[in-house]
Amino acid sequence: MPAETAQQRRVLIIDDEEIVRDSVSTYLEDSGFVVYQAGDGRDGLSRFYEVTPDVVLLDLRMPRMDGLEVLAAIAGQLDRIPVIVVTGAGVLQDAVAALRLGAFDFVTKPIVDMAVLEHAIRRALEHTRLLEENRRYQAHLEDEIGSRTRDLHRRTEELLVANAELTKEMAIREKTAAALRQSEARLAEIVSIFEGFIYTCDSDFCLDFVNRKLADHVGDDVAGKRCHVVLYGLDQPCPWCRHSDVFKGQAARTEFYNEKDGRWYDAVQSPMFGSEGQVRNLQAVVLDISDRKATEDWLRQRETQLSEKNRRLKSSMRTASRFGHIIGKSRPMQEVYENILKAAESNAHVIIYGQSGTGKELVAKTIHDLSDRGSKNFVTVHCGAIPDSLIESEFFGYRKGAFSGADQDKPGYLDAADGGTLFMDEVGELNLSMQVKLLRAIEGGGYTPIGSSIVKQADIRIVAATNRNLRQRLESGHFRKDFYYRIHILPITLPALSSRKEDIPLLVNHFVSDFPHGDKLPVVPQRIITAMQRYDWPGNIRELQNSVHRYITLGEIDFLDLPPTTDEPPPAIRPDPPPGLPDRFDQPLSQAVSNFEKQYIEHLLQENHWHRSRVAELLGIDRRTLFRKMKAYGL
Ligand SMILES: Nc1ncnc2c1ncn2[C@@H]1O[C@H](COP(=O)(O)OP(=O)(O)OP(=O)(O)O)[C@@H](O)[C@H]1O
Repeated sequence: MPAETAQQRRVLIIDDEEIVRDSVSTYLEDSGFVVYQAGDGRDGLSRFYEVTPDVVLLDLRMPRMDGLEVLAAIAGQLDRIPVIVVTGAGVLQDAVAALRLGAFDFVTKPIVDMAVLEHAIRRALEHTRLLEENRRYQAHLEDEIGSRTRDLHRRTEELLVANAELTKEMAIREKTAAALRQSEARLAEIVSIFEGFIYTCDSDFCLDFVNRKLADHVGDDVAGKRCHVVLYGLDQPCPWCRHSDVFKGQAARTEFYNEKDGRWYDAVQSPMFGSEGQVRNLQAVVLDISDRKATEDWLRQRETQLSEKNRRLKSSMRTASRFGHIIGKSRPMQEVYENILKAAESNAHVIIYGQSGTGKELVAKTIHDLSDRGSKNFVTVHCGAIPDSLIESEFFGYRKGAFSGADQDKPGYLDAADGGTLFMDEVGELNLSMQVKLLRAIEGGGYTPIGSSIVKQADIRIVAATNRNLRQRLESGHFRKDFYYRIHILPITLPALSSRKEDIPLLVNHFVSDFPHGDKLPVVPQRIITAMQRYDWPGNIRELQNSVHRYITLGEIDFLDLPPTTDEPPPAIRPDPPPGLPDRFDQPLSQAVSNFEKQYIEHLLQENHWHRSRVAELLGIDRRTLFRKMKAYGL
């Protein structure tokens, strides 16, 4: 294989004439070519694939495989490896056939002028170079076009996406703008048909907008004029105007009377903010509320009239000598009646002070009956009679299973008194922990039945009563200050019977006529009444009531100091204790024991001027037990 350099061109000569091959080879090698040879078509073909020449000189007439066959075999390579057919001058049609098959050129044998051949070779090489260059350029061009086309596609894609986004956004904007236009139109319509006045003004009170209604009122030409001048005929800003608050960013509402037209208005002034959050303008919406005001005035007057009427009605229960079931015409009782009326009209808690038997419960019930709560429950609690261990369950109730024996839910006093009145007799006896819980309940914090986790609420009015000095209980720490001040809102003090003895005849008559068939009984003699008026009645009206009942049933009274009389037989006076045995032996033992117990307790109470602590001590029982028994026996 000949040695070659990178710049050297390679020529393959396929020719069966050795002499031609050698002479051409010699010439071409001298001209700088590298030459390869093959003696027939078949060898030539294999050399072709072996050396991949730059140009082929191909004889057409050769043994084994002629030049046309070789051309046909390498037809696919002819655009890169040009073939110059070397043929005899007599077979030019072969040369034409070879050119048709893709040969680049032909030279005729014998080759007379090697320079012609070299020229043909160099032309072929130049042609191939140009072709190659062209191919490369084309490839580069295609690459370029491809990349630009891809670029273009990408940008087109991007544009399409951007376009779609834009279209979407435009559609949204269009929709928003349409909605805005619609709501603006609606707002404008509302503003135009709004019955009140709407205007806006700047920080110098200069108007820049008024609605139709206001324009009809003050004229169209108001822009730049001061609102207080145009609207209200004032030189100075209106006294009710909250202009400075509004320009600090706060809305304000005011009702005012306009002297100019003699009407009442309700004005809502609010700030209108600029794009940077600063208050730009004041907007005022002003409604004529004169009709509403007139109605309110009418209602207020009517309420006053009604409450006056109500008061008169309630007072009509009151005669010179009684107030409902309460008997008495004395001065102190007149004051009590006034206080009862006041308490009935209010919803505040009440505390009634008075000695035992002065009628505290009766007064409490009267207040309840006359109050708005009259149709609801009046629940009486004798605070002194409830053992501490039961007090919470009694007040708040309990759930089934809360403790042994709680076999069903039980409501407490608060449940029963919801909407009505809770009368707390002997409130001074209430323990401190219960005071706290009750205070919470009446202040809206609710209460929880034992065994439950649900906090309940009850709307309760407390009317408390006591015959003890609550201030002393406060100082000794037995009564909580907060609870005291909560219930000590409307205090009522009931006079002792000894301080209103002029009421005794009325009371006696009342108790007689209240007795079964009392209207058929003879009038109580004056001397007994006089005697009764001399007595001090430490047990107060309860004691008087019991004495009258005993007088009616037994024909005797049981207090000392009865003056002698001539015109009437004196009633049997029985200062002695009751006999040890009853005068009847026809009743069951339990009844007889009860009767005895009642008489025994009553006697001790009378003897000790109804001092219950002392009586409890004498009986060897605690105060609570005594209270319970007195209640049970109606003492
Ligand atoms: N002014 C009165 N008119 C008619 N009855 C009265 C009057 N005051 C009291 N009573 C009667 O006297 C009895 C005792 O009254 P009440 O129970 O209201 O007294 P109290 O002050 O609550 O007694 P205590 O402090 O012992 O509970 C009741 O039967 C009551 O009806």
